Amino acid sequence: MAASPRSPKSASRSKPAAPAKPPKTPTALGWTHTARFLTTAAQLHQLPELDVPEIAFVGRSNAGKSTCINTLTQQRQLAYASKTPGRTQHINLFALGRQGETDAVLADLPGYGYASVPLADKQRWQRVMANYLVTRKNLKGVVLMSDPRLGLTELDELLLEAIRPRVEEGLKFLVLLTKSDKLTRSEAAKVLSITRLQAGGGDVMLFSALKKQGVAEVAQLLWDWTHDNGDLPTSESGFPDADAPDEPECLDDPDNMGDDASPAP
Ligand SMILES: Nc1nc2c(ncn2[C@@H]2O[C@H](COP(=O)(O)OP(=O)(O)OP(=O)(O)O)[C@@H](O)[C@H]2O)c(=O)[nH]1
Ligand SMILES: [Mg+2]
Repeated sequence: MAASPRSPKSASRSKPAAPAKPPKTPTALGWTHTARFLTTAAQLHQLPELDVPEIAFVGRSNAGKSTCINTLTQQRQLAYASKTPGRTQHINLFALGRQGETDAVLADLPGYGYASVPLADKQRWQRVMANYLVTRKNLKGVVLMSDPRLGLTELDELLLEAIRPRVEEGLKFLVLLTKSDKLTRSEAAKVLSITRLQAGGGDVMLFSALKKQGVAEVAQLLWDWTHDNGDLPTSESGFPDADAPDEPECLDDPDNMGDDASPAP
Protein backbone atom coordinates (compact mmCIF):
# COMPACT_ATOMS: atom_id res chain seq x y z
CA MET A 1 0.00 0.00 0.00
CA ALA A 2 1.21 3.48 -0.79
CA ALA A 3 2.49 5.49 2.09
CA SER A 4 -0.29 7.31 3.86
CA PRO A 5 -0.38 11.06 3.82
CA ARG A 6 1.59 12.64 6.58
CA SER A 7 0.29 11.95 10.06
CA PRO A 8 -0.40 15.01 12.23
CA LYS A 9 2.75 14.03 14.12
CA SER A 10 5.00 14.19 11.08
CA ALA A 11 3.26 17.38 9.96
CA SER A 12 4.15 19.04 13.22
CA ARG A 13 7.72 17.78 12.79
CA SER A 14 8.01 19.55 9.47
CA LYS A 15 7.16 22.95 10.98
CA PRO A 16 9.97 25.39 10.29
CA ALA A 17 12.29 25.32 13.25
CA ALA A 18 12.70 28.48 15.27
CA PRO A 19 15.78 30.32 14.04
CA ALA A 20 18.80 29.17 16.00
CA LYS A 21 20.22 31.79 18.32
CA PRO A 22 23.54 33.02 16.96
CA PRO A 23 26.35 31.77 19.18
CA LYS A 24 27.43 34.40 21.68
CA THR A 25 30.99 35.56 21.49
CA PRO A 26 32.80 34.73 24.69
CA THR A 27 34.86 37.62 25.95
CA ALA A 28 37.14 38.32 28.86
CA LEU A 29 33.99 39.33 30.77
CA GLY A 30 32.88 35.70 30.69
CA TRP A 31 36.09 34.99 32.56
CA THR A 32 35.74 37.79 35.14
CA HIS A 33 32.17 36.62 35.78
CA THR A 34 33.56 33.34 37.15
CA ALA A 35 34.83 35.16 40.26
CA ARG A 36 34.15 33.67 43.67
CA PHE A 37 35.31 34.52 47.15
CA LEU A 38 38.56 32.84 48.09
CA THR A 39 39.70 34.17 51.44
CA THR A 40 40.14 37.22 53.63
CA ALA A 41 43.13 38.32 55.71
CA ALA A 42 43.67 41.08 58.25
CA GLN A 43 47.43 40.55 58.24
CA LEU A 44 49.86 39.85 55.43
CA HIS A 45 51.09 36.62 56.97
CA GLN A 46 47.54 35.30 56.91
CA LEU A 47 47.40 35.48 53.12
CA PRO A 48 47.86 32.07 51.52
CA GLU A 49 50.85 31.68 49.23
CA LEU A 50 49.50 31.19 45.74
CA ASP A 51 51.10 30.29 42.48
CA VAL A 52 48.52 31.87 40.19
CA PRO A 53 48.89 35.51 39.09
CA GLU A 54 47.32 38.05 41.43
CA ILE A 55 45.99 41.50 40.57
CA ALA A 56 45.65 44.03 43.36
CA PHE A 57 43.07 46.83 43.41
CA VAL A 58 44.51 49.71 45.40
CA GLY A 59 43.72 53.37 45.90
CA ARG A 60 42.40 55.85 48.39
CA SER A 61 39.29 55.14 50.43
CA ASN A 62 36.07 55.56 48.53
CA ALA A 63 37.80 55.55 45.11
CA GLY A 64 35.52 52.71 44.00
CA LYS A 65 37.75 49.61 44.24
CA SER A 66 35.14 47.24 45.63
CA THR A 67 32.48 48.56 43.26
CA CYS A 68 34.82 48.04 40.33
CA ILE A 69 35.39 44.41 41.34
CA ASN A 70 31.64 43.87 41.69
CA THR A 71 31.08 45.41 38.25
CA LEU A 72 33.79 43.37 36.55
CA THR A 73 32.49 40.19 38.12
CA GLN A 74 28.83 41.16 37.67
CA GLN A 75 28.04 40.36 41.28
CA ARG A 76 26.31 42.73 43.58
CA GLN A 77 28.17 42.05 46.77
CA LEU A 78 31.22 39.98 46.08
CA ALA A 79 33.37 42.81 47.38
CA TYR A 80 31.93 45.01 50.10
CA ALA A 81 31.26 48.44 48.61
CA SER A 82 29.95 51.25 50.74
CA LYS A 83 29.21 54.95 50.87
CA THR A 84 31.26 55.09 54.06
CA PRO A 85 34.95 55.34 53.24
CA GLY A 86 37.14 52.79 54.99
CA ARG A 87 34.70 49.90 54.77
CA THR A 88 37.15 47.43 53.29
CA GLN A 89 39.49 46.63 56.16
CA HIS A 90 40.90 43.29 55.13
CA ILE A 91 42.63 42.02 52.03
CA ASN A 92 39.96 40.00 50.27
CA LEU A 93 40.91 37.54 47.54
CA PHE A 94 38.61 36.38 44.74
CA ALA A 95 39.41 33.46 42.47
CA LEU A 96 38.89 33.54 38.70
CA GLY A 97 38.67 30.68 36.23
CA ARG A 98 36.56 27.60 35.89
CA GLN A 99 35.61 25.99 39.18
CA GLY A 100 38.55 23.97 40.43
CA GLU A 101 40.89 25.59 37.90
CA THR A 102 41.73 28.98 39.34
CA ASP A 103 43.93 30.82 36.86
CA ALA A 104 44.11 34.25 38.53
CA VAL A 105 43.18 36.02 41.73
CA LEU A 106 41.84 39.52 42.33
CA ALA A 107 42.81 41.21 45.60
CA ASP A 108 40.60 43.98 47.02
CA LEU A 109 42.72 46.06 49.37
CA PRO A 110 41.60 48.51 52.02
CA GLY A 111 41.83 52.11 50.88
CA TYR A 112 44.18 54.69 52.30
CA GLY A 113 43.99 58.38 53.03
CA TYR A 114 40.69 58.44 54.90
CA ALA A 115 40.99 61.45 57.17
CA SER A 116 39.14 60.22 60.24
CA VAL A 117 41.23 57.07 60.65
CA PRO A 118 43.64 57.51 63.59
CA LEU A 119 47.17 58.32 62.46
CA ALA A 120 48.69 55.17 63.98
CA ASP A 121 46.21 52.97 62.08
CA LYS A 122 46.89 54.87 58.87
CA GLN A 123 50.61 54.40 59.22
CA ARG A 124 50.23 50.72 60.11
CA TRP A 125 48.13 50.20 57.02
CA GLN A 126 50.53 52.06 54.76
CA ARG A 127 53.31 49.76 55.97
CA VAL A 128 51.21 46.64 55.39
CA MET A 129 50.34 47.78 51.92
CA ALA A 130 53.87 48.74 50.96
CA ASN A 131 54.98 45.32 52.22
CA TYR A 132 52.30 43.59 50.22
CA LEU A 133 53.21 45.43 47.02
CA VAL A 134 56.90 44.82 47.43
CA THR A 135 56.90 41.23 48.69
CA ARG A 136 53.84 39.45 47.29
CA LYS A 137 55.51 36.92 45.00
CA ASN A 138 52.61 36.16 42.67
CA LEU A 139 51.61 39.82 42.21
CA LYS A 140 51.31 40.30 38.47
CA GLY A 141 49.51 43.60 38.19
CA VAL A 142 48.26 46.59 40.14
CA VAL A 143 45.11 48.55 39.38
CA LEU A 144 45.42 51.94 41.04
CA MET A 145 41.96 53.43 41.31
CA SER A 146 41.76 57.19 41.42
CA ASP A 147 38.84 59.58 41.58
CA PRO A 148 39.66 61.94 38.68
CA ARG A 149 38.02 64.83 40.53
CA LEU A 150 40.86 64.58 43.05
CA GLY A 151 43.66 63.52 40.72
CA LEU A 152 46.57 61.42 41.89
CA THR A 153 47.21 62.24 45.54
CA GLU A 154 50.50 62.23 47.40
CA LEU A 155 49.78 58.72 48.69
CA ASP A 156 49.01 57.52 45.15
CA GLU A 157 52.35 58.92 44.03
CA LEU A 158 54.12 57.18 46.92
CA LEU A 159 52.47 53.94 45.92
CA LEU A 160 53.60 54.33 42.31
CA GLU A 161 57.08 55.03 43.63
CA ALA A 162 56.99 51.88 45.80
CA ILE A 163 56.09 49.64 42.87
CA ARG A 164 58.43 51.25 40.34
CA PRO A 165 61.29 48.73 40.82
CA ARG A 166 58.86 45.88 40.26
CA VAL A 167 57.31 47.63 37.25
CA GLU A 168 60.80 47.75 35.75
CA GLU A 169 60.91 43.98 36.24
CA GLY A 170 57.60 43.45 34.48
CA LEU A 171 54.87 44.19 37.03
CA LYS A 172 51.89 45.62 35.13
CA PHE A 173 49.97 48.62 36.30
CA LEU A 174 46.86 50.48 35.30
CA VAL A 175 45.60 53.77 36.65
CA LEU A 176 41.84 53.53 36.52
CA LEU A 177 40.03 56.86 36.66
CA THR A 178 36.81 55.96 38.42
CA LYS A 179 33.34 57.52 38.51
CA SER A 180 33.89 58.95 35.04
CA ASP A 181 30.12 59.45 34.88
CA LYS A 182 30.79 62.55 37.01
CA LEU A 183 32.89 64.17 34.29
CA THR A 184 32.00 66.01 31.11
CA ARG A 185 33.65 64.78 27.92
CA SER A 186 36.19 67.56 27.91
CA GLU A 187 37.01 67.09 31.61
CA ALA A 188 37.50 63.38 30.94
CA ALA A 189 39.83 64.01 28.00
CA LYS A 190 41.85 66.51 30.03
CA VAL A 191 42.26 64.31 33.11
CA LEU A 192 43.15 61.34 30.92
CA SER A 193 46.06 63.15 29.30
CA ILE A 194 47.31 64.68 32.57
CA THR A 195 47.22 61.30 34.32
CA ARG A 196 49.01 59.62 31.40
CA LEU A 197 51.89 62.02 31.94
CA GLN A 198 51.91 61.41 35.71
CA ALA A 199 51.60 57.64 35.44
CA GLY A 200 54.84 57.36 33.51
CA GLY A 201 54.32 54.28 31.42
CA GLY A 202 51.38 52.34 32.88
CA ASP A 203 48.01 52.18 31.19
CA VAL A 204 45.41 54.81 32.08
CA MET A 205 41.69 54.28 31.44
CA LEU A 206 38.37 55.82 32.33
CA PHE A 207 35.88 53.68 34.22
CA SER A 208 32.33 54.06 35.39
CA ALA A 209 30.47 51.35 37.28
CA LEU A 210 27.31 53.39 36.82
CA LYS A 211 27.57 53.80 33.04
CA LYS A 212 29.51 50.55 32.55
CA GLN A 213 32.26 52.48 30.84
CA GLY A 214 35.56 50.65 30.40
CA VAL A 215 34.30 47.38 31.93
CA ALA A 216 35.02 45.10 28.96
CA GLU A 217 38.34 46.85 28.30
CA VAL A 218 39.54 46.36 31.87
CA ALA A 219 38.45 42.69 31.84
CA GLN A 220 40.43 42.20 28.63
CA LEU A 221 43.51 43.88 30.04
CA LEU A 222 43.40 41.71 33.18
CA TRP A 223 43.05 38.62 31.00
CA ASP A 224 46.07 39.70 28.93
CA TRP A 225 48.13 40.38 32.06
CA THR A 226 47.44 36.94 33.48
CA HIS A 227 47.60 34.80 30.31
CA ASP A 228 50.99 34.82 28.71
CA ASN A 229 49.88 33.46 25.35
CA GLY A 230 47.56 36.46 24.98
CA ASP A 231 44.79 34.31 23.48
CA LEU A 232 41.23 35.40 23.90
CA PRO A 233 39.08 33.16 26.04
CA THR A 234 37.35 30.74 23.68
CA SER A 235 34.03 28.94 23.96
CA GLU A 236 36.06 25.81 24.77
CA SER A 237 37.21 27.59 27.92
CA GLY A 238 33.73 26.90 29.24
CA PHE A 239 33.17 30.39 30.60
CA PRO A 240 29.67 31.75 30.78
CA ASP A 241 28.80 34.13 27.95
CA ALA A 242 29.54 37.66 28.93
CA ASP A 243 26.03 38.83 28.17
CA ALA A 244 24.18 35.88 29.70
CA PRO A 245 21.68 37.17 32.26
CA ASP A 246 23.18 35.24 35.19
CA GLU A 247 23.62 37.41 38.25
CA PRO A 248 21.69 40.63 38.70
CA GLU A 249 23.46 43.67 37.40
CA CYS A 250 25.49 45.50 39.95
CA LEU A 251 24.57 49.03 40.93
CA ASP A 252 22.80 49.87 37.71
CA ASP A 253 20.35 52.03 39.56
CA PRO A 254 21.74 55.55 39.87
CA ASP A 255 20.02 55.84 43.24
CA ASN A 256 22.19 53.03 44.54
CA MET A 257 25.36 54.73 43.42
CA GLY A 258 25.76 56.72 46.59
CA ASP A 259 28.96 58.56 46.07
CA ASP A 260 30.76 60.36 48.82
CA ALA A 261 31.19 63.53 46.83
CA SER A 262 33.36 65.16 49.45
CA PRO A 263 36.18 62.70 49.99
CA ALA A 264 38.59 63.40 52.78
CA PRO A 265 41.60 65.49 51.79
N1 LIG B 1 28.83 57.77 40.47
C1 LIG B 1 29.58 56.70 40.72
N2 LIG B 1 29.76 56.29 42.00
C2 LIG B 1 30.57 55.22 42.22
C3 LIG B 1 31.21 54.54 41.16
N3 LIG B 1 31.96 53.55 41.69
C4 LIG B 1 31.77 53.60 43.02
N4 LIG B 1 30.94 54.59 43.36
C5 LIG B 1 30.47 54.94 44.71
O1 LIG B 1 31.60 55.32 45.51
C6 LIG B 1 31.45 54.88 46.85
C7 LIG B 1 32.66 54.10 47.31
O2 LIG B 1 32.76 52.90 46.57
P1 LIG B 1 33.59 51.63 47.09
O3 LIG B 1 33.63 50.67 45.96
O4 LIG B 1 33.09 51.14 48.40
O5 LIG B 1 35.03 52.30 47.31
P2 LIG B 1 36.36 51.62 47.86
O6 LIG B 1 37.48 52.20 47.07
O7 LIG B 1 36.25 50.14 47.85
O8 LIG B 1 36.42 52.19 49.36
P3 LIG B 1 37.22 51.59 50.64
O9 LIG B 1 36.81 50.17 50.81
O10 LIG B 1 36.82 52.49 51.73
O11 LIG B 1 38.68 51.73 50.35
C8 LIG B 1 30.15 54.05 46.88
O12 LIG B 1 29.13 54.88 47.38
C9 LIG B 1 29.92 53.70 45.42
O13 LIG B 1 28.55 53.51 45.10
C10 LIG B 1 30.98 55.01 39.80
O14 LIG B 1 31.49 54.50 38.81
N5 LIG B 1 30.17 56.09 39.66
MG1 LIG C 1 36.44 48.75 49.33
